[in-house]
Order: sequence, then C-alpha cells, then structure tokens
Amino acid sequence: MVARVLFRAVIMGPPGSGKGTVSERIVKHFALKHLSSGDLLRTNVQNKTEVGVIAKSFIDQGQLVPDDVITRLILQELHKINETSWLLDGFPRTVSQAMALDKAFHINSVIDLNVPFQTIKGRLTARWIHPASGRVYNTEFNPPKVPEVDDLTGEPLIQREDDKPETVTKRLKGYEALTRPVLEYYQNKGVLETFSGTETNKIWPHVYAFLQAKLPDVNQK
Ligand SMILES: Nc1nc2c(ncn2[C@@H]2O[C@H](COP(=O)(O)OP(=O)(O)O)[C@@H](O)[C@H]2O)c(=O)[nH]1
Ligand SMILES: Nc1ncnc2c1ncn2[C@@H]1O[C@H](COP(=O)(O)OP(=O)(O)O)[C@@H](O)[C@H]1O
Repeated sequence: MVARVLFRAVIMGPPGSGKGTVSERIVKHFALKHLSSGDLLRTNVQNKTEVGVIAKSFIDQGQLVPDDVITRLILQELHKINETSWLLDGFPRTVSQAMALDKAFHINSVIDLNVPFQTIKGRLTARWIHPASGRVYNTEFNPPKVPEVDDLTGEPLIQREDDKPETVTKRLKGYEALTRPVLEYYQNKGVLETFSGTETNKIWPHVYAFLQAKLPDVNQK
C-alpha cells in the first residue's frame, strides 16, 4: 500500500489581500480542504456560541481575537480533518499562534500575498460576502450576477461590519504589529513563498504554478 502524503499549507496576507479569493481558486484545482478562521469565527458569532460571544467585540473593533480562544478553535477543527490535506486561511496571525500550530502539525508551505495597503483599502468597502459559504464578491472586481445575491444559492449577500474604513485602518495596523513577525518566523523555517502584486489575476498564475509543482491538479481537463 502506498502511504498517502498529506500537504499542509497556510495562506497569509493583510486583510483584503485576496486570501479568500485565491483560496477559492486553489480548492478548485487542488485537493485541499479550505479552513478560514474568519469564516469560522463569523459562523460562531452568528450562532452565538461561547466563542462567538467572546469574539464578536474584538472583531467589531478590528482587533484580533485572543490567541488562546482562536488557537483552541482552529486546532479542534484541524484535528477533525486530520486525514486530509488542507489550506489554512487567516491563521496563524501571531507568532504565538504559529508556535502552537507547529507543535500540532508540520506545515509544508506558507503562501504570502504581499499586496500594498493602498491597494487594499478601496477593495474592502466594495466587498460583499455570502456568510454561509464564505464566497466573496466585489462590486467592481467580481460582482455577483444579481446585485447583493449569491450566484449559487440565491441567498442575500452582506457587507461585513468590520469593513468600514476606520476599522480597516485598525486591522491593517494590527497586521503590521502582530502578523508581520509571523512572516519572518516562517521565512526562518524556509517555508515562506511570497507573491507580490496589486491584482489577484496577475498573482494567481504564480500561486498556481507553485502549487502545481507540488500537487496534482484535480481539475485538469
Ligand atoms: N479590485 C480588486 N478587487 C479584488 C482583487 N482581488 C480580490 N478582490 C476583492 O477584494 C476584496 C478582498 O478580497 P478577499 O479575497 O476577501 O481578501 P482577504 O481579506 O485577504 O480574504 C473582495 O471583495 C475581493 O472580491 C483584485 O485583484 N482587484
Ligand atoms: N488567527 C486569528 N487570530 C485572531 N483573530 C482572528 C484570527 N482570524 C480571524 N480573526 C478575527 O476575525 C476578523 C476577520 O478575519 P478575516 O475574515 O480573516 O479577515 P480578512 O479576510 O479581511 O483578513 C479579524 O479582524 C479578527 O478579529
């Protein structure tokens, strides 16, 4: 019997850099399960779980949820998909989270979307999401077929409370202070792969080529 080799990847980048958009494309081509910390937290907030109630005030203020809360939540989810290759989006966001993740799993690659802050700000005010699936739209870049309606389910789209300009500014500052050191952490481990640019459509072919060298494309015609 051939042992199955699991591939564990993380996608990083400032808020609005395109992590969700690129992740959607990655999972269309490669057999990776996508786990987004933001989507998971929003589901918890909506369902008013214990974690959701704690997380809500931090998210609304553009602050990170405490390390112990998010780390427990994510590791619990990852253990549920232990037999699968995965792509983790939005976690880790602090060095302490990265160290906790390292203790539990070996990370093969970290994809870093390096998009200038100036480019990001305008994108987020035009972002609309379908909360149940995590599908992401943009009124200019990838509008839904019908305004404010999800293409696949026909359900309403929403704008995130934390995509207001003043909250975005806070989130970007938080990224600089707390998350940038995580890039250095992974750089030192030799697993960081940075993709720089201002447009997802130009960044994507490079991300695709990088992954294709490591994984079979399951969507190839
Ligand atoms: N104008 C523009 N918008 C983009 C581009 N790539 C993604 N977006 C939109 O920018 C917003 C943020 O992207 P998202 O994937 O949610 O970023 P994340 O916060 O890193 O997960 C969404 O509304 C996307 O549809 C791009 O190249 N140009
Ligand atoms: N790893 C994490 N650590 C702490 N807080 C997190 C983490 N992931 C998500 N959050 C919280 O959820 C919010 C939304 O996250 P996310 O959807 O990933 O935003 P974006 O895609 O715009 O970067 C963050 O601003 C933060 O409050």
